[in-house]
Amino acid sequence: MANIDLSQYGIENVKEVVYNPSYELLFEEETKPGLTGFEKGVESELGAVDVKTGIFTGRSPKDKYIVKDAQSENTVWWNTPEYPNDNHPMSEETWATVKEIAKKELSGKRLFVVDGFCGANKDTRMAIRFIVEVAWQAHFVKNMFIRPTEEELKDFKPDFVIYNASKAKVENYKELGLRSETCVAFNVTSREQVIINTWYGGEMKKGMFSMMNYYLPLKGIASMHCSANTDLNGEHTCIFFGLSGTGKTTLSTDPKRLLIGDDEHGWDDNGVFNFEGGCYAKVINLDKDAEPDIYGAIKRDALLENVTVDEKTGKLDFADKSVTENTRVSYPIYHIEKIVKPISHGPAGENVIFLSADAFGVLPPVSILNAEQTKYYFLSGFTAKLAGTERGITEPTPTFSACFGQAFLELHPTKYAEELVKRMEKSGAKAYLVNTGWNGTGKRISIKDTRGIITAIQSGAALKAPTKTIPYFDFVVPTELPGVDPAILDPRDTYANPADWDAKAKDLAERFIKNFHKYENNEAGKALVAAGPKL
Ligand SMILES: Nc1ncnc2c1ncn2[C@@H]1O[C@H](COP(=O)(O)OP(=O)(O)O)[C@@H](O)[C@H]1O
Ligand SMILES: C=C(OP(=O)(O)O)C(=O)O
Ligand SMILES: [Mn+2]
Repeated sequence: MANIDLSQYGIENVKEVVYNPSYELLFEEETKPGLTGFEKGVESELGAVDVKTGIFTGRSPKDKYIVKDAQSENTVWWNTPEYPNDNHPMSEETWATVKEIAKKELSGKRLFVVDGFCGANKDTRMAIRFIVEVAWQAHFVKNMFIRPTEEELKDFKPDFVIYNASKAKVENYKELGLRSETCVAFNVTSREQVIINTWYGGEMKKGMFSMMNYYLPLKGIASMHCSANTDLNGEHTCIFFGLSGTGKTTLSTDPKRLLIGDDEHGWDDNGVFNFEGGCYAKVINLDKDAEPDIYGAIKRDALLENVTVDEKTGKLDFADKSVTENTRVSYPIYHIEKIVKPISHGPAGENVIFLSADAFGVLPPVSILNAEQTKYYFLSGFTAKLAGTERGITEPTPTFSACFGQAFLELHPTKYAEELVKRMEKSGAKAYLVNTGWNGTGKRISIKDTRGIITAIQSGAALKAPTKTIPYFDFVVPTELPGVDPAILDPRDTYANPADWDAKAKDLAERFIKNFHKYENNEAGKALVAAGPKL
């Protein structure tokens, strides 16, 4: 076992370093008597431990900062009034101060250090080191990232270091010009992340995703907020872009196919590869029969967050959203039976699906996009933010989240579109816009119908089906698909009064047009306007 000297990071008087703990040790640590508050884990009836994360049960994008220095200044896509985003600049002085807060918090403690990889491709992966003081945080990152072999640990040299000081607060935040006591800060030059005053597990995984989103496109590799799977022979890759809660994890976990990964992928000359070594599924109202694979993954070594559990009996209540709607489970990817092994990798994408949870009930459940529409709808990233994954979001809130993951983009959205389109053109991939949200019935489109649609896309049936064209958007939609209720395929049919669809469609078309103006300051952007909705 490596002897990690943390004084190299300015973390002093460390009592003990627990290095890459085993799952057995983590279980003991999380459930040991005497733990209180958010450190305490409760063993559930399914064997997985459940923890609570306090008031931070979703990400804090408003408290996300990137250090502005010579390297980042001209590369990072900064927050501006013209195009607001979550890349808030932080000065090098403030960075020094918040890093000092983290170092102080972690000094003098018994700490956990977890080394892992982000990125399944050896040439472009990042060796990452998490330094945390809470056992379940070590467990979370062990689940989520690629677990190194003993051999790989021997000469492990981190490319990126994460200091999780969730117990600390930025008390002098006003003086520092920050927004609150919470701070999630990145330094792309020193390659470090500091987390202060939030316990949400997702902050650690999405932080590294943001960094892959910075480094990879600069090397000409597509970096994507998507899940991915292949057929059982590992030959035909399908990727599913989508903002949180739109169905990436649910739909990519499919017993008829092999899972590559549920959330973050790269696409290079060799194909599509996962960044992670685990999955992070939403479990609100999780139904054993509807989602048997995700349910089955909830066993010992999986880690539940914010799920209601009876402390005496371990009984779980997946329907309870009293803590948050963003209840979660993280598990190592091998908890799912049908996965690509040993490396989470597949050939170049053939089918590219944009998942959108449309809260307005306007978008068809599936539209076949042409090449120009693909660019337009990817840059637009229209969907709804679902309750819980970001602080302050309590109901489905329509949003345009560029590339279906704006909160994680470190470069301008057009860079991600360029890299994706380059790869799609090379492999001849086709794109589809799939609405996993609402329609005129006022209810969400069923998982069963959406799964039928996905299967029809993957089998090629969607391209052979009879079609019609939907007004305002010029979406080409199939009118019948095997296993899908034909009454939902034209969204107008789901309205008691089709004129209601018309009014909502016009309103949504206007929102698209208005949103797209931010891309119209150059010729390429202007040329795409024709592919968008028209009134
Ligand atoms: N038609 C649908 N397609 C996909 N998911 C749906 C659908 N209807 C409801 N859901 C629910 O929406 C949530 C999707 O979450 P998830 O798959 O974790 O999204 P993501 O991985 O994109 O964050 C799940 O709770 C799922 O049960
Ligand atoms: C973990 C997250 O991702 P997703 O919901 O896309 O799985 C998140 O958005 O906090
Ligand atoms: Mn997911």
